[in-house]
Amino acid sequence: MAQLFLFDMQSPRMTASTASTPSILPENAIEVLGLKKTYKGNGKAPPKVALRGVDLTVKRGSMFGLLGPNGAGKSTLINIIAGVVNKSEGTVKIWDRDIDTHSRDARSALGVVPQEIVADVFFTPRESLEVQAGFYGVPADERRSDELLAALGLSDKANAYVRSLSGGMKRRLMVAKALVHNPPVLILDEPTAGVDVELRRQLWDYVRKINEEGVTVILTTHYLEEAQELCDTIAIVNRGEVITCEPTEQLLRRLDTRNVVVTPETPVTTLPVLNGFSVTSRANGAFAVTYRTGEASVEQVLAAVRGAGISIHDITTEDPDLEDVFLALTYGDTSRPDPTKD
Ligand SMILES: Nc1ncnc2c1ncn2[C@@H]1O[C@H](COP(=O)(O)OP(=O)(O)OP(=O)(O)O)[C@@H](O)[C@H]1O
Repeated sequence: MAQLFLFDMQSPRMTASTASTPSILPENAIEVLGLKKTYKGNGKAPPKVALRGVDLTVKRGSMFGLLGPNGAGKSTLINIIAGVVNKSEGTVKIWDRDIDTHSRDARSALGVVPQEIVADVFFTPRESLEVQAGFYGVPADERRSDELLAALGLSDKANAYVRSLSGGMKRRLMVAKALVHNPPVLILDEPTAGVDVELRRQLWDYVRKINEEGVTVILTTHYLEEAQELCDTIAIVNRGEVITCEPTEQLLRRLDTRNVVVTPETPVTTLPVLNGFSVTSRANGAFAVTYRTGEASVEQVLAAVRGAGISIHDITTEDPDLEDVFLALTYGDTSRPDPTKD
């Protein structure tokens, strides 16, 4: 039977258990409602709106991907959930505990692997885990530092100087640290930045394993492929809003977008306005037209380009990246505020 996690009301810590009373487990691991955040300005910098009213539900047991381009608001959202950034408005519940009224319990339900690598240079990896476990009040006989080190491929570095670890090892140590108190919810903020392919695979194998054991996992990434491969549900954040949140398969069916990259006879200096298509500039006066394969064809794109008075020298087609997907999903929504104008 999969290992489930129960909230121990005597102590804020999670206790792993083969629960026979699943009814006490919350339906949702995270519930965010009407979340807004404006960073205060200072001196010359004006206030910055980072979240514009986010509603988000992460089901218990999910492997949840939070995607968005740079500056979309992912880290702000994660940092508010983690209790390291104050929200401006809205409510957040972790494992049914409101972060305002039950902050300690809420935080104990959560393990967070931050984006930046933070290494405790004064401790060995084992000491680092022990200190963290102490911080969460995990009794000595319930600590599992060695188990975590082994699970993350760090056993032979248990007593090494942390500064002798590679970037990938430090990141895995941070995953271990986030798990010392056995939280039922784990957030990984950009976990594969700077991690090589092999280590990335190991990390994902482990994350998949703990997810199968019952831990709800939320990961933020820029990479659609990564989220696609790992996550059962994907939310896309853009300009401080969740523009979609749905099962991965359903989302991918909707992301039927392609790019046609057009090299004109005469390089363009102003992007053409093509009815029904989003257009982005490329080097040397070329441009890319993003279209939905279910709604248009390459021929129709080219006809629109010619209709705008442009003679075509060459074309190539390509799969879109996430930016293009956002453009396609948000295309034509002129009500959406431009974050650069804040
Ligand atoms: N401490 C801060 N003070 C002022 N503005 C901030 C602060 N932190 C973030 N921002 C701004 O808030 C917006 C959202 O940033 P955030 O870091 O949450 O986005 P992100 O999606 O995590 O981006 P990335 O993928 O680059 O980490 C951005 O415009 C950013 O410049």
